[in-house]
Amino acid sequence: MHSFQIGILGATGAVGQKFIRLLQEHPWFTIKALGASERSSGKKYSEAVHWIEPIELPLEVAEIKVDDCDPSAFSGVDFVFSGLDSSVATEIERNFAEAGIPVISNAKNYRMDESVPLMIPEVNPGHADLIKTQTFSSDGSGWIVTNPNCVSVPLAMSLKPLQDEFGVSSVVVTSMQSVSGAGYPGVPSLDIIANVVPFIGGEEDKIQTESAKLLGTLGSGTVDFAKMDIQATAVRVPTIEGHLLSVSAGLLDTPSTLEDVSRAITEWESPIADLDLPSSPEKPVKLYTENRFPQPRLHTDREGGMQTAIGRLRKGTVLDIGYVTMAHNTVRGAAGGAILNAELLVAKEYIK
Ligand SMILES: NC(=O)C1=CN([C@@H]2O[C@H](COP(=O)(O)OP(=O)(O)OC[C@H]3O[C@@H](n4cnc5c(N)ncnc54)[C@H](OP(=O)(O)O)[C@@H]3O)[C@@H](O)[C@H]2O)C=CC1
Ligand SMILES: N[C@@H](CC(=O)OP(=O)(O)O)C(=O)O
Repeated sequence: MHSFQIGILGATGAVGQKFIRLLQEHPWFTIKALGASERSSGKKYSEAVHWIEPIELPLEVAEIKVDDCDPSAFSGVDFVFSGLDSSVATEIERNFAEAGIPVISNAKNYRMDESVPLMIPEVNPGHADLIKTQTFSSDGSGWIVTNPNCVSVPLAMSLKPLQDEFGVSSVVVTSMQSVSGAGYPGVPSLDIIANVVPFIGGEEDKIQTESAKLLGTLGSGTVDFAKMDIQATAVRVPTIEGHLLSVSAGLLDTPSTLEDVSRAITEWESPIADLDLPSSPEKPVKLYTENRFPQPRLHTDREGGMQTAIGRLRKGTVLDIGYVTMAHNTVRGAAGGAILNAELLVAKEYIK
C-alpha cells in the first residue's frame, strides 16, 4: 500500500480547489500543506478561499493554515501539485525542484522545456524518463512533470489510437471551450452569456505545439516531436465544464472503410491498463455512435471526468476523417490529469 504526504501550490484557485476535491479519500495521497499568495498566507484555508466546488469544504482541509509558496514551509511533503497562476509558476516551481521537492504541475510554464515530461499517462507514459535528464537539484531528488493544456488532452487522446493504427499527417481542430477554463471569476458575463468569443489568448499555439510533443517519441534524452501539421482555432462558448473539439485529420495509411477507424478507436488498448492506477478510467476513450453525442452536459462527468469522448465519426471531404471529441477540462484537463500523472510516477518509482 502506497502512502504519501502532499502539498498543493495555488491551493485557493479554481484548479487548486479541484485538487482538494479529487484528493478527498485518495487511497495514496494525503494533503498536508497548502500554499498560495501573500493575500492568503497565514489564514486558515476556509478563510482564504472563495470555495466554488459543489461539495462541502472538507473539514480537515478547512483548518489547514495556508503558507507562502516557499519550499521551507513544505518540508516533510513527498511532492507538491501545482495549480499556480502562470505569472508566478516559473520561479516558484523551480525553487521547489531545486529544494529537492518534486513538482507535478498543471501550469503551462515548463511544458515545452526540453527536459520536462509533458505527460498523459495513456498517451506517452515513457516520457517520464526525461526526469533523469533534469538538473534542478544536485542529487536528482527535485524535478518537474507537467500535464497538458485542457484542449491538448482530448486532442492527443483521440489522435493516439489513429496514430498507432494509421499514422496521422495533418489535423485541423476547432475547440469549443467552457467558461471554467478561464478560472474564477473568469470571462465577464456580458461577454459570454448568449454569445461566443472566437479568441482565447495564447491557446492555439499551445494546442499545436503540446500535441506534437505528446505524440512524439522519446529519443536519446529528448522528445522527437510528431511530424504532423496541426492548425487550431480556439473559441470560448457558454458551457460550464467540458471542452468539445471538432477535428479533421489526414491519415498516413488511408483506411479502407470507416469501420476500420471505429475499430482502431474501440479496440485501442491503453499502455497503462494493467497498472490499475486509482484515477485511471476503465475506458480512457469512448466512441459514441449516436449522432447527437457527446455533449458537455451529458458526458463530461463520465468515469469521474477522466474519460475522453469521441463521436460524429465520419469520412472527410477535405481530410480523411472528421470527428468530435470532448474531455472534462478541469478534471482530465487539469487536476485529475496531474493526479493520474502522480500515480503513474509512483508506479514507475520516481515517487517513493
Ligand atoms: N481553469 C482551468 O481549466 C485550467 C487552468 N490551468 C492552469 O492552472 C493554473 C491555475 O489556474 P486557476 O486555478 O484557474 O487560476 P486561479 O486564478 O483561480 O488561481 C491561481 C492560484 O495561484 C495563486 N497565486 C497567485 N499569485 C501568487 C503568488 N504571487 N504567489 C503564490 N501563489 C500565487 C493564487 O493564490 P491567491 O488565492 O492567494 O491569490 C491561487 O491559488 C494556471 O496556470 C492555469 O493556466 C490549466 C488547465 C486548466
Ligand atoms: N486556457 C484554458 C485553460 C488554461 O489555463 O490553459 P493552460 O493550462 O494551457 O494555461 C482555457 O481557457 O480553457
